[in-house]
Amino acid sequence: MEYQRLVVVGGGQMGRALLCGMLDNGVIPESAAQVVEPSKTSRNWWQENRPKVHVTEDLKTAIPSADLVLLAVKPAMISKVAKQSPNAWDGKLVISIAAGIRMNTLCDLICHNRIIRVMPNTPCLVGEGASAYCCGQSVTSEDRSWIDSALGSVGMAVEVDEGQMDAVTGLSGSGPAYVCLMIEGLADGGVFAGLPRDLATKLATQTVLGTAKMIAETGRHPAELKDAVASPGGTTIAGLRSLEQNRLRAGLMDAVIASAERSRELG
Ligand SMILES: NC(=O)C1=CN([C@@H]2O[C@H](COP(=O)(O)OP(=O)(O)OC[C@H]3O[C@@H](n4cnc5c(N)ncnc54)[C@H](O)[C@@H]3O)[C@@H](O)[C@H]2O)C=CC1
Ligand SMILES: O=C(O)[C@@H]1CCC=N1
Repeated sequence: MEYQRLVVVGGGQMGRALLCGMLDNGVIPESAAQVVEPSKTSRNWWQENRPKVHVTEDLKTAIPSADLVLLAVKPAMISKVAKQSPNAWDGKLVISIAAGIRMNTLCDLICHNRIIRVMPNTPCLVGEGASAYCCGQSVTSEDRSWIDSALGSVGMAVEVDEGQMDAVTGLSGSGPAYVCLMIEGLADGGVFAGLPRDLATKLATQTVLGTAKMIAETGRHPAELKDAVASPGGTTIAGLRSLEQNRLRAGLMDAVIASAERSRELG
């Protein structure tokens, strides 16, 4: 389906990652995109980086011109945004990326259920995102294919049941932060062992990138690939022992569960 105009409400981190990815991949032309953004700093970013995208502070005039609206504001702002422009949402596909905000709540706010809830993540910015989405009752098959290809243009996209959205948020939504911490920790270890900081960060980053690619491309189980690195009596098994003593895997599980619980609370 050819949508005429997309309005992104909230041109911050995720609004930028998603819209810029869609523009770069030809999902929509710049002339068909509009951003509603109250922050002057953020509006300046758009004007400097995407001068052809119309940027405004005025939600009330922007929404009527849209065929689809991407809500990319913080969860606490969703209700305010919806109420700021009552009756303006009729006939529009509304996409929300707000963590924890349920389909029922969104339906009550915008008074229809042609809504798609999406949980993307920051690697969308470099075309390597992991997004999950679930659809409200009035979402059409054309809406579904549009969101699938729009999210697919910035990484992988998968449709899930709404009941799985909190778990997705805990895992892939928040996950980039956990991986950044891991890369930071690996680099710190390298620095402690004598490497210069730049080199340690480069090696740590490439190790995570290469390992993720190897798992994705071979389809082999992470445990099998881990075993292939650890020689009997060698260096890796000494490192693995230390990670087990420090509960790395349990710590990662706890992080995902804590984030999923927080997402549940936000709803
Ligand atoms: N940051 C992340 O990794 C992820 C964030 N999300 C969700 O994305 C949403 C946005 O998060 P971020 O981009 O990280 O936040 P952000 O703070 O970078 O962007 C939010 C933007 O909304 C703007 N804004 C505030 N009030 C507004 C209003 N009334 N009308 C229009 N714009 C308004 C702010 O000025 C800001 O630029 C949140 O709901 C979050 O749960 C989802 C997945 C990942
Ligand atoms: O921390 C947050 O609330 C957002 C949602 C998922 C990732 N960042």
